[in-house]
Amino acid sequence: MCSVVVENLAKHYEDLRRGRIVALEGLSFVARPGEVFGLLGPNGAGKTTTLRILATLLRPTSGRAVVNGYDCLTQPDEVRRSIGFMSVNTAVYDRMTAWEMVEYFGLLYGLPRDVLRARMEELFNRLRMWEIRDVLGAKMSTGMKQKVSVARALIHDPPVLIFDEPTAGLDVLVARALLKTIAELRDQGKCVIFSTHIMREAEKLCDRIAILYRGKILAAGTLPELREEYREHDLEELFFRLITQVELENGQPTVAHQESRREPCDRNTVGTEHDTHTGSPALNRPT
Ligand SMILES: Nc1ncnc2c1ncn2[C@@H]1O[C@H](COP(=O)(O)OP(=O)(O)OP(=O)(O)O)[C@@H](O)[C@H]1O
Repeated sequence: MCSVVVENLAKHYEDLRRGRIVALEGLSFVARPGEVFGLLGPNGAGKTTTLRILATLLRPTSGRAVVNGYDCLTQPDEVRRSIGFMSVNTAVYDRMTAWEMVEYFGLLYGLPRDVLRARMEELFNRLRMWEIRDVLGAKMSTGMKQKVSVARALIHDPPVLIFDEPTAGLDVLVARALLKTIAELRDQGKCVIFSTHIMREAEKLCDRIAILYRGKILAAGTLPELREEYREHDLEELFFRLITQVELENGQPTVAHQESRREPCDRNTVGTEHDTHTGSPALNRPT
């Protein structure tokens, strides 16, 4: 049984300045219960677009996405009840405490009071949130906010969890704790879709990885399968080889070329921003 089925998904944006942007082109994959499915790609690859379509926040231009048996276009309410979505932009309200925020979302999902109370206590225990129970959003550190966002995504105990670069901006300790929580959720049978541009995260956490670049999946499989297929042990080398090949085919300056003009970069990231989690600079955004 598959928790998430993506078939031939395409998404075009009409951008006033840049014209038509093809963000996704013929994307297909499936993800099952009890696995972390990783979307690994640099900035602009189409990760957020994919996850926002799965979360019913965006309509695809064509193709189909099914979550927990529900079609994202025609059954959006059922899809929303089936997922927990968390990204670095998930809002934490300044004037609510941690407890109030999680409770608020539980009520929005229609949980009865007694069920909600039990669920909140379980989550506050699991995520070690009791010490921030009465802290206002405005007074929270990034790590505290992240915990609230995770609790908010889990409050209705959904079978599918979608994490869009959840460790962005977190220090290494908070990021590790979050990855551990995600692994535990997977072990409990949740289907987790996880996007990242950090190689080490993908290697450590993901049961299967899809390498996404310019809206297309260049390769997908378990890490051992990818290593075997491309005869390359190092995920970063494998990643660069795939991307360089696409750029050569498109007649564009290769990523490797751009890289050679930069400072040596950390071997664990591909992206634009300075990554606070690994402290590593990364590559230029593809244009
Ligand atoms: N609302 C929008 N209007 C126009 N173009 C967009 C819009 N949202 C995304 N894009 C473009 O679509 C492409 C894919 O973007 P997307 O945000 O999905 O990638 P990503 O892999 O999540 O990257 P990042 O790591 O930077 O978030 C990029 O070229 C981006 O500029």
